Formats: sequence, C-alpha cells, structure tokens
Amino acid sequence: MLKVPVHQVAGHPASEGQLGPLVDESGCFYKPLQNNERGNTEVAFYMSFSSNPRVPKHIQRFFPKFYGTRLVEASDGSGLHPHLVLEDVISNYVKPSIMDVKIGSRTWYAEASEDYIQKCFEKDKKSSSVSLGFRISGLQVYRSPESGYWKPEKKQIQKFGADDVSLVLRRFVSSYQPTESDRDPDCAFASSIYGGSSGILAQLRELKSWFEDQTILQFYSCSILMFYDKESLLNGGDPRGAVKLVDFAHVVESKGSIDHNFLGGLCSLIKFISEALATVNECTIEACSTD
Ligand SMILES: O=P(O)(O)O[C@@H]1[C@@H](OP(=O)(O)O)[C@H](OP(=O)(O)O)[C@H](O)[C@H](OP(=O)(O)O)[C@H]1OP(=O)(O)O
Ligand SMILES: Nc1ncnc2c1ncn2[C@@H]1O[C@H](COP(=O)(O)OP(=O)(O)O)[C@@H](O)[C@H]1O
Repeated sequence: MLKVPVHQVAGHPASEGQLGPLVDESGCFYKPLQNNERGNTEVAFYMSFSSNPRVPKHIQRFFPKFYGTRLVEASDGSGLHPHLVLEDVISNYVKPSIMDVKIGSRTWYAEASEDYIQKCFEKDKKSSSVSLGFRISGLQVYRSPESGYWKPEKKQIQKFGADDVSLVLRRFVSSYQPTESDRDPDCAFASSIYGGSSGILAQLRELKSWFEDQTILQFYSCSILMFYDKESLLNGGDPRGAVKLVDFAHVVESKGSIDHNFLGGLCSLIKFISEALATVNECTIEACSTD
C-alpha cells in the first residue's frame, strides 16, 4: 500500500490532483517521473551512477539506493505513472529533523531553455543561492511530544539571508525550550549531530574531497538532505546524523571540469556548520574557565 510521505520537506508534494512522491512500508520512496526531459535525466543519472566503477563505494553511500523504475498509481489520481523506486532514506527514523539544502550559487545550466534559465536566475538572486552558494529549500525540526515539529512555510524559507541560515543551522541542533528566546538557540546537540568522526560535518568533508576531484558530472539544482533522529538522541541512543544527495533532474555531463558550482556551495555550507559547532566549543571552554 503506497502512502504520501509524512516527512517530505521540499519539492512537489503529493496531494489530490497533484503528482508527488509516495512511500511504501518496506522502505521505498517512489518519485514520479516528471513529464519532460527531467524525468528521463533523473532515470539516466541513477542507472549510470549506481553502477559507475569510477564512483567509490564510500561515495555511493551518500546517494539513495536505486531499485529501478515501476508503473504505480499516481498520487494525482491520473492512473498508472512511471516512478523511480529509491531507498526511503528517512524510513527508519522515528522523529526525524530534516533539512533540504539546494547546493550551488547557480541552479541553471547553459543547455536549459531561456524561460527556465530566467526563472532560476530570479530565484537564485532572491534567495541566498547567489550570496552564499546554497539555499535552504525546506526543513522540519522535531521539538517535543507537545509541540511537534517546527516546519516553516516555503515563503518564509525563501527569504532566508545569511543571518537566518546561520540561526536555522543552530536551531536544527538545539533543544527546545519554549520559555527561552527563539533567537538564542542552545546548540545542545551540535557536537553529537554535526561533530565527531562520523557526524554530519565529517560526512560533508568526505563528500567535498570527492567533489574536488570528480569531473564526471555537474550537479545543478541538486540538494543535500541532512537529517537525524531526535527520538534516539533523547533516549540516549545514536541519532544517526546523515547526509544524502537527492534530486538529479538537472544533472549534466561535465566534460572534464570540476563542478565548481557545487563545490563552492558545499564549502560554504561546511563553513556555516563549522561556525555553529565552534559556538558550542567556545561555550564549553568558557564554562570550563569559570569553574
Ligand atoms: O515550481 P516551483 O517554483 O516551486 O519550483 C520548484 C522548486 O521549488 P523552489 O521554489 O525553488 O523551492 C523545487 O525546488 P525544491 O526541490 O523545493 O528545492 C525544484 O527545483 C523544482 O524543480 P525540479 O522538480 O527539481 O525540476 C521546481 O519546479 P519547477 O517549477 O522548475 O517545475
Ligand atoms: N530518497 C528519499 N528518501 C526520503 N525522502 C526523500 C528522498 N528523496 C527526496 N525526498 C524528500 O522529498 C523532497 C523533494 O525531493 P526532490 O527529489 O527534490 O523532489 P522535486 O524534484 O519535487 O524537487 C526532499 O526535500 C525530501 O524531503
């Protein structure tokens, strides 16, 4: 039985009359093929990438597993429609906090249509893409059983500037205290989520070192999904902070160049997350020196 995913944070959501992704109970994510070149581009990407011997195993793990394509009933009620069958990377998370970060100061590529380029150009300029090299496309942060998730509106997210991005990246890893100022998050979980040898920052750096070398593809308009399980964290378990790349509808062949657009955005995201982590380390040092 296919259902609408509960934890989708960006992109086109499924609803009556609207085509969007579906999930099943065995951990698969069904992404409908878009009715234009985008659908074919994404299928071609997964088919070649998942079996490309030039992509090391430790890098493949940053991409959802690909199980082929399948005709399933579309969410918009239009009947059978081809879908990509992917690993649902969120399926084992109980209370996931998730952030979708679209990487690159430029989401368009020269081969695209004039209209598409113009639309992307405007969105890149109005959002933080041009200024920071990335923009937050969507997010949800689990707060508590009483308050549920903080999931700001798309319109609000699109206006995020550098200060908002910095604040949100700190709020993403903070405990929820309704009485405290929302503008002063405590970053209580920054070390466990962002830090450590297998935390989100380490994973982003591993990805960065591959992007410093790879000249296979240019990942336009692709997102980094960062997530962890707050439930596990609060119960003293492993929060399983993870990084996955999603959305390959605008990936083009690289013809031998480094993907500077993606690499630059990734470096900038790493800088912002390192700063969030440094805030905590500074607080810890201050606390120690006043003891
Ligand atoms: O329709 P819009 O304006 O919401 O744009 C979609 C984007 O939303 P945004 O406003 O940038 O957050 C949307 O971005 P997110 O996935 O939400 O980051 C996609 O870029 C989508 O294009 P595609 O499915 O990747 O080919 C975009 O869809 P297209 O309009 O390009 O089909
Ligand atoms: N493999 C996946 N597993 C779980 N959730 C996913 C997966 N791929 C995408 N998502 C969710 O769907 C959202 C939109 O995905 P995306 O591929 O960007 O779609 P679109 O092409 O509509 O923009 C992401 O922000 C994320 O919340």
